[in-house]
Amino acid sequence: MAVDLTTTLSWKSATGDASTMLDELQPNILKPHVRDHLSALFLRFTNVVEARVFLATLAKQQMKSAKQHLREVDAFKADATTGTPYVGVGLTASGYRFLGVRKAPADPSFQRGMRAPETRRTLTDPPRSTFDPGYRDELHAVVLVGDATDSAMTARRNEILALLPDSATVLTEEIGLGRINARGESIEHFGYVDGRSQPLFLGEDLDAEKNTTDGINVWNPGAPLGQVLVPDAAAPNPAAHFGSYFVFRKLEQNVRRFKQAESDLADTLGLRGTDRERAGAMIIGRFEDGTPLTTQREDGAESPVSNNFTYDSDENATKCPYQAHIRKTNPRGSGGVEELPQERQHLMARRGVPYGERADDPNADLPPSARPSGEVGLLFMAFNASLGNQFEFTQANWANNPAFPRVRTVPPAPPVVPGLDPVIGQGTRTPSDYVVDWGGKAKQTADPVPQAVTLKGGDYFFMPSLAFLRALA
Ligand code: HEM
Ligand SMILES: [Mn+2]
Repeated sequence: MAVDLTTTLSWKSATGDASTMLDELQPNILKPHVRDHLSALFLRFTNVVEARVFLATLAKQQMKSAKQHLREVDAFKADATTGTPYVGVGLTASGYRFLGVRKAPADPSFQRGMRAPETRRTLTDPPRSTFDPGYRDELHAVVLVGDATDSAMTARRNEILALLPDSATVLTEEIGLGRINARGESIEHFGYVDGRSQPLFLGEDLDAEKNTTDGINVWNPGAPLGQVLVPDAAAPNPAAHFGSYFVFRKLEQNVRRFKQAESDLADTLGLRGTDRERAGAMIIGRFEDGTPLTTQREDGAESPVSNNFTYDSDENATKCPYQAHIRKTNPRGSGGVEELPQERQHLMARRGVPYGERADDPNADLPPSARPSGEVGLLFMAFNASLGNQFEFTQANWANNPAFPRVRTVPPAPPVVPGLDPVIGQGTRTPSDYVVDWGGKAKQTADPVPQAVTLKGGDYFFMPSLAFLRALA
């Protein structure tokens, strides 16, 4: 039976093509793989035969399937048996051309690539000349190696480097390093819980969300397989062999500038005492501990933090501003432009991990001057079925678009222009409105939050099926 892409999949009872799909799919797509220690190796080949042998050997000797990953997660839950490292492989469009593969993935954004002038214009990206040196030349492939410990990750990384032929060059390597807060939840460098809200593709994960967290009756995170999987046209059997488009963006975070902006916004609004924490929450849409601002005036939500919310009871943004990062990037039905089913299709599977080390505790009460101003950030990674309708749409039509969400006003009331996403918006920033008291009426206009996230490199990849990789040599 054909893989049903229109709904979620219960992997334990999968049969036929769906079962084959899981045997031949790379891990970390349908469900996040632990990657608190990550190496991302960016490669350029010069010898077609050696490149093909290298990729096929990786698939045969170093890579596990999505199904094996899911089994390992169960074994870990049952008796703490540790799993094996994640090894993922992606190819750029120029990588496909170099390898001489016919029927390369057809997504037009993928074919153009992240470095094309048209893509740069769409995303308002900075020029490539400002990127880290390793990203200025054309890339062919990425190899991701991830695990829970540095030793396991590094050992596997070294095995893979030993397989690399001399005809291939590592143009650059990024090292991801997961961080956690006092409650053990993953955070990014500004100090906020990250990775909580995700589309869920597996029936088992949706059941767990329903039965063991705050539920799914208000916001249902379930998403159809077709939102992340695409048939691997170049594989032996595209009906059962699938892959996914992978976005990689190295986003440097100027933590000092961001923390200063939080403090300046609190001053502008006259926030005092613990209520000053609400300034940052109005930028992100959640407090540092993950508490959604639309549901609570202060932090302190349970762990795992809630995700079962929408903005339905916050139509006028008197709790969470329209421009808050999570409201811009997932309006949960309140975007005002599309119906919910269409609006939901823009969501992608985020798989990022922070990078860079620092001495200060991101959640400590310290002056901005004690914060790093560079060298730390987020290795933003996400899986998509359509780059144009997911990653690019989110960045361009939502985050960079000052008029999103579309807010209906009745004349003579002036039009509402929410402004750019204060975290990731690229483009000219204009002032935004913020409510002074949580749930109150009075709003105040504040200077734009300065841009504290800068793109330093990245590319679009396709992560093909294992069957495709094995067949390369
Ligand atoms: C350094 C850059 C970034 C930082 C610091 C950041 C931070 C965060 C935080 C703290 C959350 C809340 C945690 C959660 O709900 O899971 C979040 C959620 C999210 N972010 Fe980002 N993010 C960054 C880049 C991006 C980019 C580049 C995109 C897409 C273009 C993006 C899209 C999203 C989405 C879709 C959500 C989930 C919103 C929801 O479902 O409610 N983020 N981000
Ligand atoms: Mn704080």
